Amino acid sequence: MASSQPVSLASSSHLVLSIEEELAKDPKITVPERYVRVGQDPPILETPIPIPTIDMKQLVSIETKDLEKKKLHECCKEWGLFELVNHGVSSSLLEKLNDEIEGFFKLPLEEKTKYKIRPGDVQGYGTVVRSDNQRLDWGDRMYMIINPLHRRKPYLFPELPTSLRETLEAYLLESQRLAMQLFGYLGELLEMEMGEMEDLFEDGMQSVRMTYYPPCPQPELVVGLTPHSDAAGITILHQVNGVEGFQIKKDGVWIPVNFLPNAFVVNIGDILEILSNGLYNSIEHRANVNSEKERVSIAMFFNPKFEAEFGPASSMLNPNNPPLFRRVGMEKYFKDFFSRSLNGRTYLDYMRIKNGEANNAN
Ligand SMILES: O=C(O)CCC(=O)C(=O)O
Ligand SMILES: [Fe+2]
Repeated sequence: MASSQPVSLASSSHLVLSIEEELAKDPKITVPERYVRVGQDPPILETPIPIPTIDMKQLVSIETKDLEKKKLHECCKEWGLFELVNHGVSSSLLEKLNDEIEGFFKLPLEEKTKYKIRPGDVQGYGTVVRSDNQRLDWGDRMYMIINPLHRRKPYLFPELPTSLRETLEAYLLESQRLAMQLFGYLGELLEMEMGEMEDLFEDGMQSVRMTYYPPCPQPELVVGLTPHSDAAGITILHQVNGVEGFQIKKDGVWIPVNFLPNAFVVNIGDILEILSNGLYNSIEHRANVNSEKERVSIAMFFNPKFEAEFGPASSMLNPNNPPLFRRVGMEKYFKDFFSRSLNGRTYLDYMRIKNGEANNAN
């Protein structure tokens, strides 16, 4: 049975609600010290290189599906992300979603404060700060678990403005449909037992992060979202207002990703890397900001059900390919994840079986 214990954090943590609030403290300061990052980023590739595209229509069509599935497999191994086109989510729903999310971030701060992260939790509006010297991201966020329904915090999703809630609910169903289709193909590609992947993710833990990146007077000094890989199975990322800023790290270089019109970016997360025993790549990414335009995004994270335990799939293991990662229950996986700060791919490393450690992944 799923327990509804909240994920608890170090008691020394505190909350920063919004950049608006930070700047209001001292309007003379353009970028408060706590947001400044210097000298830690590898170079950015000057010319963006195209990101592989997966076409949902081709994945389902009898004539093209084999070729498209092969391409999907290669994308997950080589890149750990792809742009998904012809996904079937209507442009009218996406336009409504865009308006509603932008409307949410434009609400007065007192309104958004109703959703602020409560002590010991990670869900809600704002950023949990775990130490005094932690560098902050130039972005305001709202993070919530939205599936299964009994895990929704009563003061978050159910209390959102009605039209935002209804639109998110519709988008949730559409993105679930897409994610389950993709999990089906990925299970086949990893030669998992029939239905094994679907069973793991059916009615799984789904969460959403909406982020508002305000324009920054000195964008080169800050980062919108710290480099990280997603802890999820897959993430469906939608860029709400068409302003670019999403970047991935490939072969040690940051590559800007230009979203194709009407495309989602799908990230392979740590759980898929674990299930595939390292064959798939959970891509490291970050968000940058600019001085003129605000940027808004919504990321839907798809995870196994809370009751599930997972580790490298047995189809990926043999005497020459021993398990690289530990088996773990979802509840513990997330508790451990949220007790740490986002930091590159360090959580995946934490899940790695170390030399000499007992191998319990079978
Ligand atoms: O805003 C973006 O483009 C990236 C969002 C993201 O990576 C996340 O929410 O985990
Ligand atoms: Fe992410």
